[in-house]
Amino acid sequence: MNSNTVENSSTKNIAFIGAGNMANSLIRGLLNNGYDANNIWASNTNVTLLDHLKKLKIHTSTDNRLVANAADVLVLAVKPQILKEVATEMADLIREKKPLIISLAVGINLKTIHNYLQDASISIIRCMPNTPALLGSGTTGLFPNRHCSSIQKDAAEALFRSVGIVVWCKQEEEIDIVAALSGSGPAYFFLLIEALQNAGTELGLSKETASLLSQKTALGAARMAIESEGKESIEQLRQNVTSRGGTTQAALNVLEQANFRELIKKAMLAAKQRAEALAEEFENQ
Ligand SMILES: NC(=O)C1=CN([C@@H]2O[C@H](COP(=O)(O)OP(=O)(O)OC[C@H]3O[C@@H](n4cnc5c(N)ncnc54)[C@H](O)[C@@H]3O)[C@@H](O)[C@H]2O)C=CC1
Ligand SMILES: O=C(O)[C@@H]1CCC=N1
Repeated sequence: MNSNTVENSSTKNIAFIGAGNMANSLIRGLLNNGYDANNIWASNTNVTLLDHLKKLKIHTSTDNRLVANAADVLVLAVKPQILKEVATEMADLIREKKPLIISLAVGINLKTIHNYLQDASISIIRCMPNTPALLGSGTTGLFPNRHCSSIQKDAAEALFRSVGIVVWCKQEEEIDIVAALSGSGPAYFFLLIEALQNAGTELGLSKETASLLSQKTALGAARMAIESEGKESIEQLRQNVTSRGGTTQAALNVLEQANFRELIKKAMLAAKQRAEALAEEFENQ
């Protein structure tokens, strides 16, 4: 694998508990980057999902403990509500073998995972990816506990780099902000695309045309934002579209008067507060 250290002998075998959307994109990302299928394991209660993964020549099983037993890096990729059950089921094995634990679960903090495993000395990295990882265009925020070695941190970074970009959080609380921004973020953009599409259709375009124009406009704007980095600010890009007294200004006036920016901030705050509420709920469970 070109992103080097993930194949260090102490982090070679990567096992996924729960083989849904996120695990699938990570497994495909690893394979696309030349990672050896023989070092990847996945378990799921759903056999049909495992059958798809079998075709990729990785090891699959419905037995979480069997898969966990092979792991140097153990990715917990089940929904937060199931994490306690899954972690408890494997806790003795994890205490014995001490793999690096990678948790994708939103709203479950390090303290709670330590409680599930009944061991405060296990290396754990909390990760907040997003679904564009499926296309290799993901973003992931990572936060390690103090037991993680640099080899383990490099392995986690290489894993998520195989499906996009990675940022390290300085404090655990930042993971909730990453969840509110980029974890949930694709849904905000999908909503905007949906709204543009529907409005375009209602104003008289065909559904196909409105759909094509809204998708390509989102892609074009995102590419311009990325490719202008360091040359032109986002504000400048916006101003370049906005002729004085023109159509864009008329539209933006409506959005600004409706407090669009404040609305986005309120939405993100709601997501962050939900993560915090979940954390409290799981901590007291
Ligand atoms: N979908 C998203 O946009 C994001 C998800 N996450 C986190 O990633 C984690 C996984 O999410 P997804 O992949 O979207 O969920 P998913 O529902 O697609 O995958 C979870 C899989 O776990 C399996 N499963 C259920 N019980 C199990 C058990 N006892 N043992 C083994 N497997 C079991 C299910 O069959 C399912 O295929 C969640 O904790 C979520 O919070 C984090 C960031 C973004
Ligand atoms: O909505 C959720 O709970 C998950 C975490 C971030 C994106 N999806």
